[in-house]
Amino acid sequence: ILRGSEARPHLKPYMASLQLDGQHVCGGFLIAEQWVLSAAHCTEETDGKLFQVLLGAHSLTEPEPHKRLYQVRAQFPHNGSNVHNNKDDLLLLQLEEKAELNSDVQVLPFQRENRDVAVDTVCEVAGWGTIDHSGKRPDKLQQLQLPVISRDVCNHRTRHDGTITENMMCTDSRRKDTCKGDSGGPLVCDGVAEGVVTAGSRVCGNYKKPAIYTRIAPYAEWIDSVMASADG
Ligand SMILES: CC(C)CC(=O)Nc1cccc(-c2cccc(CN)c2)c1
Repeated sequence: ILRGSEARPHLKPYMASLQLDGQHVCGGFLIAEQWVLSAAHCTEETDGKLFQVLLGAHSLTEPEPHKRLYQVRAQFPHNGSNVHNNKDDLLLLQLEEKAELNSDVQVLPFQRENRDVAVDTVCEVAGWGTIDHSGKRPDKLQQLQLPVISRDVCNHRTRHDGTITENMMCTDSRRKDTCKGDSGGPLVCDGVAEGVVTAGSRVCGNYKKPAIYTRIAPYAEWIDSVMASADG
């Protein structure tokens, strides 16, 4: 998160840190007791290894009352996801066991009605992604409020040039922006998860490259079917 601020500790109890060998790689969020939603492109550099999921955290390093690292039973990248574009960039992670819910660990509802969030709506994004152009990583969760911009503006020739589908949405990226390591986190508008951070053009803080999110509503049925199939 570039030019954000430290989040109020444990006020985003749905936030997850996807880790490999104790290192934060991507964000994610709890959508059910045993399920975390994130971005498929986060598995690009994992060489087939499963993530571990940190829940209940504000600091990545300090001991905290309800902080707990969960093993992952299975990972389900969306079939349409691929390394060449941002399409269907969703990843479902089934935890080895149901997460213990408490004041610091809570599920976040996601939008099921497939209708665009109104332009200029101010939404919130959070993550432990890089906080400056040198790639500095924060220890504590960062947050940012960003206004939704229209798909037409985001698709302008000088912006994302027609690559933003109806399953994606954008927020302004002048100065304040998402960045590496924020992928997979939720874009929360009026208390509901409307989008999942995707890397897009993999540049940060450039107003010519607005932040891109995978809209969740179009994938509600996919999410329900994966959870139903794996839960048995
Ligand atoms: C395995 C993955 C961590 C690889 C990856 O995602 N790299 C990477 C590099 C530079 C910027 C970004 C990035 C993320 C989220 C939002 C944005 C754009 N605002 C950029 C992402």
